Amino acid sequence: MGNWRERLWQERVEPRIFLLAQLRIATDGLALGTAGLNLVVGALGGGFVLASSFVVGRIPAAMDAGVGSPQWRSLVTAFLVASGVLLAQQILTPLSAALGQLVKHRVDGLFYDRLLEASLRSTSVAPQEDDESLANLRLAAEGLEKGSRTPGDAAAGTLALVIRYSRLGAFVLIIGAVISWWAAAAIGLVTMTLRVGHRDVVRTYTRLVPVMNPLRRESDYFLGLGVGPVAAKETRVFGLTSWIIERYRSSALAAIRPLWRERRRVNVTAFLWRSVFSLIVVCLVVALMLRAGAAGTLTLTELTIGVQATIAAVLLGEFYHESDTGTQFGLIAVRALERFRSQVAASEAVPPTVAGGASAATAAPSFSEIRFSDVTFSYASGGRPVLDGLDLTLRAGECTALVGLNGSGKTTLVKLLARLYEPTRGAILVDGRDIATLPVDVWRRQIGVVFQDFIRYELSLSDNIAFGAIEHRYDPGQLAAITARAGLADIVAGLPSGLDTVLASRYDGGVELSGGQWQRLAIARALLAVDAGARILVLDEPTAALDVRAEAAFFDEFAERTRGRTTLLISHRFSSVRHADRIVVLSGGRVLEDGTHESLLARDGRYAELYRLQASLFTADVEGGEDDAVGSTSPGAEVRR
Ligand SMILES: Nc1ncnc2c1ncn2[C@@H]1O[C@H](COP(=O)(O)OP(=O)(O)OP(=O)(O)O)[C@@H](O)[C@H]1O
Repeated sequence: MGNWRERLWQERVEPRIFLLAQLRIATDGLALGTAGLNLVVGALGGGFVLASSFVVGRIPAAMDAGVGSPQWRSLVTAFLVASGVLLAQQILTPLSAALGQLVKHRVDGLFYDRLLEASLRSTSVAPQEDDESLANLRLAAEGLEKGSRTPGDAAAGTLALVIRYSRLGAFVLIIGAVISWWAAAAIGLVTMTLRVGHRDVVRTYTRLVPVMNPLRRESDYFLGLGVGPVAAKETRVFGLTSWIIERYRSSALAAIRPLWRERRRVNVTAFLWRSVFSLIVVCLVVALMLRAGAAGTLTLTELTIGVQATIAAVLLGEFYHESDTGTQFGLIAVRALERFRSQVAASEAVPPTVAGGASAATAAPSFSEIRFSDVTFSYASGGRPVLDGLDLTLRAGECTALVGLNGSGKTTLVKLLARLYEPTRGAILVDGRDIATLPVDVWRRQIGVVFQDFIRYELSLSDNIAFGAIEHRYDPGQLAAITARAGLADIVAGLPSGLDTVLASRYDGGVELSGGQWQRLAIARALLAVDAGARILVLDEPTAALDVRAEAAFFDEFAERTRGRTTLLISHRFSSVRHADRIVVLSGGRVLEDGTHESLLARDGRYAELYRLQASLFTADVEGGEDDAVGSTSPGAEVRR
């Protein structure tokens, strides 16, 4: 019983209350006006049944009395009234639909704002990287993109229900007033029984959504692999095409099977008894009316009203295409968004701070050290801590290189430094002050970062760079200087619209850059942030896609440009790392070794082992004559000397 009540509340009452509140916020008086208009449109349906029945009822007398007689004029008057009602209905129905569309767009607009707000405003990226909350975010976003299943459709659909139910109310009142209140109650019951059946079917589909969505995700993924450009190369080279088609087919079938099963069950069991019950009641009511008509208890007009209103009312026990899909599915996105918002709220140890860019930059503190003090961190997905009691001090003005095997936690450390996550235990202290106590935007303005998986924005080249310090306005001359420093000058010169060229070939005049060129662009972005006042430069595998000469040039330039900046360099290329002032080896979530290149080689520990291993690979390559460009940048070259 408790469950039943809870479900009723959760599925039917709560969403509607919520929706009404949204309608008020999003549409001011528009929703109320549309509801009023819909009430009139619905009542006109009842009016037409009455007026047209009067026409039918007056025909025999008019025919007997002939053209021009008072009876004839009475028939003409009834006909004109019926036509007027019909005309009013014809004019007001599209108007109501247009207002419904307006309501839909306003409500959807509100939800788009909320979706972006919820997604972008969290301090941490935990909700975007956690499978469960990400699924909710996706569900909310997908819901907004689906043509007839958006929150706006739920709102417009709710308003459209006013037409249907006011019409039903009018028919029931007419039957009650003209025939009998028992007949009215019986017809009202039949209509609602059929209606509830249709709603149950739709509701069943909604309950299947959580079951079907994960299965659909799989089939969507295979579809994406098959038709998208990302996997085009590998699917052909590895001969995966038939395999993908087969996996798509089987996962799509697995996703749709629960729906077929439920559809059979619901359609057979729910509609069979409802249809039989309705048929019996309607036949009984109509038979009684006909008998009363034959006995003279009902006039022809009353009989016509009764029969017409009965048929019209029962026809309302159907699926409402303009309402039911929207009202049933449109709120899935709303609920998913609410769940995502609570997950964001739960993941936020510190409420997000929204600061103006300029003030954030001016309020930036200077410092002499950043200390990771006993920092422990685990991702929400569980498992052993990625960082486990880490103690590490980054000294201002020094370049610290961070090395370690794959998965040793280097990128995670950067995420904590940028406050994309908060430590599970311990703190990151800047001159003794916990960075968690600083306004997050102020702190982030201190950091210029090239992430390992930096973003390739499908925007102009200048936008791609300017994002490094979006609050500042840079003129094209300054941006051009940055591109030159990042080794992009020749590339920019060759672009059709220079700095304004859009970096995606699917746009008119757009171009596609190579992986290495994109990486230079990400470096340019970070350099801009540094120019704008960031005191910490983080480079997570900044040269992974650069050729060896470009890498060498980058580090020559880099050393010059970052002199006096606090730099954290993550790289698997020991040729890059060895130039750092200090090298830290991370292992098991802690600092394993810490020193200069020379001191770590002398120590002959993990760093020395990895360095020599990489050096021997380069030596083998060079001795095999495969690469004459390794030159002075490779540790192998260093070792050979
Ligand atoms: N969003 C996440 N959710 C759950 N676990 C994660 C997440 N990101 C990383 N991990 C896990 O944390 C561990 C450390 O990952 P991290 O990316 O920090 O390593 P890394 O040292 O930078 O590795 P690489 O050298 O391969 O770049 C890995 O075991 C990884 O699977």
